[in-house]
Amino acid sequence: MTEETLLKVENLSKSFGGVNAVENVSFEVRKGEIVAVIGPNGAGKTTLFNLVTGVIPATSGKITFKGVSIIGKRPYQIASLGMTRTFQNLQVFNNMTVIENVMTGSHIRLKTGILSSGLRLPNVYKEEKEVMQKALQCLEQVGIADLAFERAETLPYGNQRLLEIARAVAAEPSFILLDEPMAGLNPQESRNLVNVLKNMRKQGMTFLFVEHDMETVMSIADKIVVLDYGKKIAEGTPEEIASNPKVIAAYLGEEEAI
Ligand SMILES: Nc1ncnc2c1ncn2[C@@H]1O[C@H](COP(=O)(O)OP(=O)(O)OP(=O)(O)O)[C@@H](O)[C@H]1O
Repeated sequence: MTEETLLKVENLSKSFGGVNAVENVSFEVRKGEIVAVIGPNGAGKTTLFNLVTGVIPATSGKITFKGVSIIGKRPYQIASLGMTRTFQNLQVFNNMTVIENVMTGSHIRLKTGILSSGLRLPNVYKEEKEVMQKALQCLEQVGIADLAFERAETLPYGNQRLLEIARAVAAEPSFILLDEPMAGLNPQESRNLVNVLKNMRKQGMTFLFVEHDMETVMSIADKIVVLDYGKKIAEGTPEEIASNPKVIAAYLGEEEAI
């Protein structure tokens, strides 16, 4: 693992009226790391994700990605720097095939114009082929290339989640944010996804993820950031977090032990 910092969050705050959803939070994600954000309900995890991806503006603080300040940037500008995300609820285009879904995530913009597309000139085929091959590689990465030409809606839930990740990969990001990737998956699907993410990390991908499933968090995270009432109450390895009295108290407060 390199020591290169990819994401740096410094004294980040966001308030909604009187509610401090995120308060003075700082942490770093280094290249090749899998960092988990955990915390009881309402702790500020989703708000933190929305701040980092530019969906909502911060009240104060700094966010730097690859050494560039992304405060005030629009989501598409941040995405163009190599950051992509998946959402808590599946966002799959049901009527498209699996591969078509992935192709929509491709950063390769078709250069051929309307006229040449209409006439089906050779360049159009070449570009389409390129995008398709790239999409197939992304599906291979998550292990569902054999389902490329199935309609997306026919896939079981766990495979639809993998499809979303393949589509995120199609944008060729260096950093992927996953919002509760294990939600709705059965234990076998969860284990499979853990392996997929570990393999992607081996190939150099960096992840920040929000997750309630502690077994997953403990088995995959290099580092865990714990939020409670908007504040960071702990940061450390899974072992450090599991034995941290503040963390245990925060979770016991909502009658949910980790
Ligand atoms: N748009 C908003 N307007 C007002 N308050 C908000 C808004 N978004 C979030 N909040 C408040 O900010 C706090 C943090 O919410 P957030 O959704 O970020 O928590 P969370 O950790 O993601 O929770 P969960 O685990 O339940 O998804 C909560 O008190 C919530 O009610």
